Amino acid sequence: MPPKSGFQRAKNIGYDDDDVYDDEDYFDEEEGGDVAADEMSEEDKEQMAIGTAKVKEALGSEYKVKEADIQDALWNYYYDVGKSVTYLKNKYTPKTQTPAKPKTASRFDQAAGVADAKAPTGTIKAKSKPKVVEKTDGDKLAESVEKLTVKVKSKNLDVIEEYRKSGLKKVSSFVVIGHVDHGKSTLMGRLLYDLKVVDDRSVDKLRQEAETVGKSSFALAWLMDQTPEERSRGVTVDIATMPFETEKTSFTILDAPGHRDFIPNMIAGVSQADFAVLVVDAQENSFQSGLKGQTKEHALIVRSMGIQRLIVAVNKMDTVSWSKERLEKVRQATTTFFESASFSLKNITFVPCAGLTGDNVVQHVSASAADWYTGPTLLEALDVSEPKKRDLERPLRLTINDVFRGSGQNPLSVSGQIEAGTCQVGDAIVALPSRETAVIKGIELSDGSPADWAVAGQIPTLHLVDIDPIHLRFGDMLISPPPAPSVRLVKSFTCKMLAFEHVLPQYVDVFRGRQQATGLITGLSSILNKNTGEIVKKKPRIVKPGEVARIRIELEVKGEGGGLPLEVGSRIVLRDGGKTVGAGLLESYT
Ligand SMILES: Nc1nc2c(ncn2[C@@H]2O[C@H](COP(=O)(O)OP(=O)(O)OP(=O)(O)O)[C@@H](O)[C@H]2O)c(=O)[nH]1
Repeated sequence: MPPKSGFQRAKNIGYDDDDVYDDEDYFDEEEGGDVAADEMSEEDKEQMAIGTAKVKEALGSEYKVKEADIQDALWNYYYDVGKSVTYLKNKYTPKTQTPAKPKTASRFDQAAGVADAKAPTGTIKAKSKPKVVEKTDGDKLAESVEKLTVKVKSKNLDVIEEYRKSGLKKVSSFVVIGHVDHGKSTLMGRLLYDLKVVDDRSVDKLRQEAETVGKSSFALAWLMDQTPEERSRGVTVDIATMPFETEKTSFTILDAPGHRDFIPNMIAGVSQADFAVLVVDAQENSFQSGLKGQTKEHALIVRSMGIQRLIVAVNKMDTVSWSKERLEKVRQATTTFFESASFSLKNITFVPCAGLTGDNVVQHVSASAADWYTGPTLLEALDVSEPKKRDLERPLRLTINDVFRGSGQNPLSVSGQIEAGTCQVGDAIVALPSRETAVIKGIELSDGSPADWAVAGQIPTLHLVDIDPIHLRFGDMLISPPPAPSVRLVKSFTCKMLAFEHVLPQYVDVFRGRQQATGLITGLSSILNKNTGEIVKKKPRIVKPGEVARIRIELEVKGEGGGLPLEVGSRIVLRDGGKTVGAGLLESYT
């Protein structure tokens, strides 16, 4: 900190081939030159002033945070108020028990510091020339990798072997889904609180803050909903991630927004998850509105994105006096639907609980009205849920969930889940869709600890060098460079789609995680048998809700480098006018 003139925000920047950047600006920080605030652009100054006020408001009087730290955080997170608040709260809140290894240095510098220390012969040559890469030519991309001017010493580890030897705990991510207000954030807040991932003091503070604004029942939810917008509206807007550990597993919670306006964010969460916790309100009226609303839509999305394991947390059981009949009614009302959505009932566990009181979340329920219940707590059900099979042998596939700039040694960092493959410090990577190359200078795991390598399933932060931030946005992919097989930017494809609504040849928004493009369904080839995949009808005029169809989609893309990075087997979601119309699996592309 503070900001440098000419250094652009990475998020939400449209980029094209003509984008140029000043590599001197980019590498100045390597040489230790902090630039004074009066060198900030007018736009930066304005954003900083607005952001500082918002962060102060969100932190309230309880947190005595220095203004310089607020501005550092805003700068690092590209003026993202929510992330800055989360970071500062974590930094300024003493924890009774960290969920994992304690941090010893700043989140931004630690990993690279270790990488540097462990790689004494590493040379970081500042001032690289911008790389000009032919956008479609794999050979040129390989050449570009060879010419990377920033060299980071690689230990050339056999990462898969290292992983096997490491005895690391199982790594598992789950997405928390369900209709708005059914209690997802409260339930996760309770889980973290009872696992002592957060301490009494922090929760007391949140209680006081929540009471001040007349929302006392939201105190636990605020552990997950951290932005002012989320708190004032009382709804989750973006995916909140939070790590915690049990004896067997390192978990990451992906708390998804329940509101229909934020379904694209929810899709991004699902694409990173191994399994899902579907939260349903046990109360009849709320339960019924959920069935008409996002309870079914969310369950369909997770299933069609490949998730098989579902924990149905039947929440707010305190409001129905822990009635066994109520649980059975919820079970009956949802089971037929789950079967029709191709869930296998053996993969579904119903867990009655109350996030607000904590009953049957971490501790078994104490109310005598619940004597009839002998099943698992939510935590026990989580612990027996197996993560998806990881494909470590494949080339790297990582979807960027966050881009932020660090200070000093780490000018630019990204985080996201490794979907396949492995990476290590010193590896070259290719960013898609920009097709720009970069080098991994440091790796930080989700618990904040530095590492030499990371593997599929983990959600690391990678500190990158030799790339300009304008080439990295959330939703983009990082992949292994040639000769590893690349990921094509696909413009037209055939997919097997489960329809949620009536589907005709029509325009749709196509989502791959956070990436989105407008597409036209140009052909309905056939209706398929859901179980066998056999064609039951050729060239239908319409696909009805619940039917599985093979359809063809042309994306509307501008220019050469356009398209979505898709592979055979990629999961996509189709939306139209704020509704999810279908979701499916890519079968082939041209
Ligand atoms: N009685 C009771 N109320 C609960 C329980 N869990 C949550 N609530 C209340 O339900 C309301 C909504 O809770 P949230 O956790 O914000 O719900 P959500 O599903 O995360 O909502 P979105 O983030 O908007 O999708 C709050 O007032 C909570 O206090 C529970 O177990 N029992």
